[in-house]
Amino acid sequence: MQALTCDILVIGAGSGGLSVAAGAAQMGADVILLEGHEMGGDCLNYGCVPSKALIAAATRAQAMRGAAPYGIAPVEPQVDYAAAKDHVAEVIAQIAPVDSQERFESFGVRVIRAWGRFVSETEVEAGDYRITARRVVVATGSSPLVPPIPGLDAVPYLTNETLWSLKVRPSHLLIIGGGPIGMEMAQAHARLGCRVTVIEGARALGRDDPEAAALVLARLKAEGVEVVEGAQVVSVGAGPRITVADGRVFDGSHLLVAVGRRASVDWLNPDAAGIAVTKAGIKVDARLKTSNRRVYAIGDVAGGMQFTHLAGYHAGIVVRSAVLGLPAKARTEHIPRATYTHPELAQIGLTEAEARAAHGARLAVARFDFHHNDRLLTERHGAGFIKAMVVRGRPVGVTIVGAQAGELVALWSLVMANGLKMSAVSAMVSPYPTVSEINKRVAGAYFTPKLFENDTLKAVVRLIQRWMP
Ligand SMILES: Cc1cc2nc3c(=O)[nH]c(=O)nc-3n(C[C@H](O)[C@H](O)[C@H](O)COP(=O)(O)OP(=O)(O)OC[C@H]3O[C@@H](n4cnc5c(N)ncnc54)[C@H](O)[C@@H]3O)c2cc1C
Ligand SMILES: NC(=O)c1ccc[n+]([C@@H]2O[C@H](COP(=O)([O-])OP(=O)(O)OC[C@H]3O[C@@H](n4cnc5c(N)ncnc54)[C@H](O)[C@@H]3O)[C@@H](O)[C@H]2O)c1
Repeated sequence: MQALTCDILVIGAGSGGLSVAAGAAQMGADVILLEGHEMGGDCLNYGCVPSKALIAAATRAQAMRGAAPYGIAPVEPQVDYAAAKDHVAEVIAQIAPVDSQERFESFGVRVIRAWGRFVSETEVEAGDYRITARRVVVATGSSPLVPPIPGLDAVPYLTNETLWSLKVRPSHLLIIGGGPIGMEMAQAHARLGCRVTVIEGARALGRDDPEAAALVLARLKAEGVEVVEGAQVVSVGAGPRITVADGRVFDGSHLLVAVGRRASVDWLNPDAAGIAVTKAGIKVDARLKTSNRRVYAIGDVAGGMQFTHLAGYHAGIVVRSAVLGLPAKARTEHIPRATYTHPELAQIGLTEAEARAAHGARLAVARFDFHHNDRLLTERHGAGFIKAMVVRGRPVGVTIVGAQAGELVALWSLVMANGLKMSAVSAMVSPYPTVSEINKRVAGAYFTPKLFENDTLKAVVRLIQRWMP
């Protein structure tokens, strides 16, 4: 076994680990990066990139079916499912060089393609190496949770790791779980010509604002997706055949399990390093330090929200702390999330219900409906709304459902990260006609009662007008 030393040891070359390694090495730190599987991690190989590429193929198919209102003869597309998967693979291959071993070696990072395992509080073994580092960053991500449902282990099933290599179009895809993975893949597969049934134990898109989620669900159902809610799966049989708690049975040709994620700590041997782990993942403080003060944990493994942009944000915090020695704490209130169904569903900060519980009567909710946006009307995408939850002039949360919701929510991260007020958003000017006017219009809606339903202001204006030459 060869002994190595470095300033920063990063375990896991996914969204979080790669960002730490690139930042730290380019600032002059001596960095070793471990990856036991594929460079790029979940997002590139099994998550965001393949799912959004498949959604893009499905969007094309749906546009062909829905062309009539634009004066173009609609056609039922001839979907080549295997070719759509080739498109997914091509997109991954196009992005892969950015996350490649060669690129990171060009930054001066020593990349070791092996699983890392703590052997003491300061040492990690990987392949033939024993590595001692000043600081360790655990960025090992998460993997699909496979629940102990009786019978599941005896039937073939898909997860987000195996779905992309399936080349035969499922005639009837059963999906267990109506979260973001389940709903994105349900709509994409329905649009690609599969019959789809989603079986959800509680409420589909249950973490989201119910009114916004209802709009997404109505669209999916209108497109033919069967969504069965309040249906806890209790057993799985051959076929596959799913039985839910009330006795109903669902038969399909393929099964996708999308019931959440579990933090990847199996290889790590965290006990050897005194790293505390809970059911959610590695326990971290606001600085992203684990119970071993020389070890940080970031991204999916750190037990909070699970998004690529969050892993990237965590990486920035750790680079400031572990490389530059600056105090840096992770915040959560300005981290957005978006589900890329059509319509898209985006959230930042508190939902209306959460904001009401937290702020009571101090809360004002401003709303703007997408059907008042001229650009969206030209596109015939007028379904949707934005709601801004505001306390003393500052947004504490924003919900957006509709076309480009994921793009629109980014502005609110700027606003909330910097403690800006609604007046800052209303002061902005968006080009006409753009979808981005929606953000300004919801700020306008916040001020409308203050400006147009204000008797004092009306009296003042009458006075000014009387005296104005
Ligand atoms: C289907 C799907 C769609 C998604 N879509 C989106 C989306 O649209 N937007 C979004 O923001 N997020 C999305 N996500 C979530 C996103 O993929 C994750 O939040 C993100 O990849 C987390 O990054 P990470 O660096 O924490 O972990 P990962 O990207 O999972 O990287 C962890 C890496 O560590 C490696 N590893 C694990 N253990 C060890 C070890 N002991 N030694 C060495 N290497 C190890 C793994 O092999 C892996 O490569 C999606 C997820 C899925 C499953
Ligand atoms: N657009 C995005 O950003 C995006 C897309 C996909 C995934 N992700 C990330 O991946 C994570 C995991 O997504 P997910 O959809 O797998 O998980 P999830 O936890 O969000 O949803 C899983 C759903 O499965 C249901 N469920 C659990 N056990 C069940 C059972 N036995 N029978 C029926 N239903 C059951 C739950 O009630 C829940 O609604 C997300 O939280 C998100 O962080 C993000």
